[in-house]
Amino acid sequence: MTRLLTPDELESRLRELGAARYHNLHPFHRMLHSGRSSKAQVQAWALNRYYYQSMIPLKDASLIGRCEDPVLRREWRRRLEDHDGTDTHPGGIERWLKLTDGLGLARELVTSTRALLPTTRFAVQAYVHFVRERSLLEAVASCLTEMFSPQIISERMEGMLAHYDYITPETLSYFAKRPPQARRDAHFALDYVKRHARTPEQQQAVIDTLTFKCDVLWSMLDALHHAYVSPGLIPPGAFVPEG
Ligand SMILES: O=C(O)c1cc(C(=O)O)c2c(n1)C(=O)C(=O)c1cc(C(=O)O)[nH]c1-2
Repeated sequence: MTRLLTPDELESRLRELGAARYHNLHPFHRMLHSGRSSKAQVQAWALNRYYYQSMIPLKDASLIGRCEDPVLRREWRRRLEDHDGTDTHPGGIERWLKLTDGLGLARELVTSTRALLPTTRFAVQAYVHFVRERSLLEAVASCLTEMFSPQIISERMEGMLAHYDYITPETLSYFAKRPPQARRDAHFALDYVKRHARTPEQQQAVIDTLTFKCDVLWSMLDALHHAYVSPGLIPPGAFVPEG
């Protein structure tokens, strides 16, 4: 059996895992960020990622729904506002739609989710079910990919603004707001798992959770690559670019 790690050793293991498996390493992202994607590929990415964005509040609400600690509930509640917005502030989902609008995708096509790749739907639903069904520790740990997202978001904004003339700061407004929220959320979750994973089994569960979550994100990009880059096999019913 593996020994109990110190909290800092656990953090190092998580960071090593992210360095090896986070979706910044995926060839589809490398294309997207370096200006090598066609507009059709950018559209397919934004349309599919919309589903991830739209389901995040459901997984966050399910975590709140079974959490007995009011401090954790209050912390987590902010995430719902970040994505859903308030009466006076639009949330992240609304800002994601500025991206799909800017790419010329009809709102109904995006929000109906009828043109998703099947793998996008399966991967995102696997994430939602994981958070519903696993322990609270694993549910919290499943957002730890956010430790690595500020870096990829800044690479993405810089790359997309530099390389695609149809991308503007307005269409990328989702990403401008996200890094400070991600840093706050990741910091909270990392501190939580370092304090609450107190046995080797619990620490292994946290590590396995981060692996699972990296796999969710990776498989979404694999599906995009397979359908829209190579070999270019678009599943029946999925988004077909115009022209
Ligand atoms: O653009 C990205 O690469 C990226 C990655 C991730 C992530 O690592 O899960 C999230 C987001 N963005 C994001 O925008 C977001 O709202 C978000 C919420 C969560 C989560 O697991 O609760 N991850 C992510």
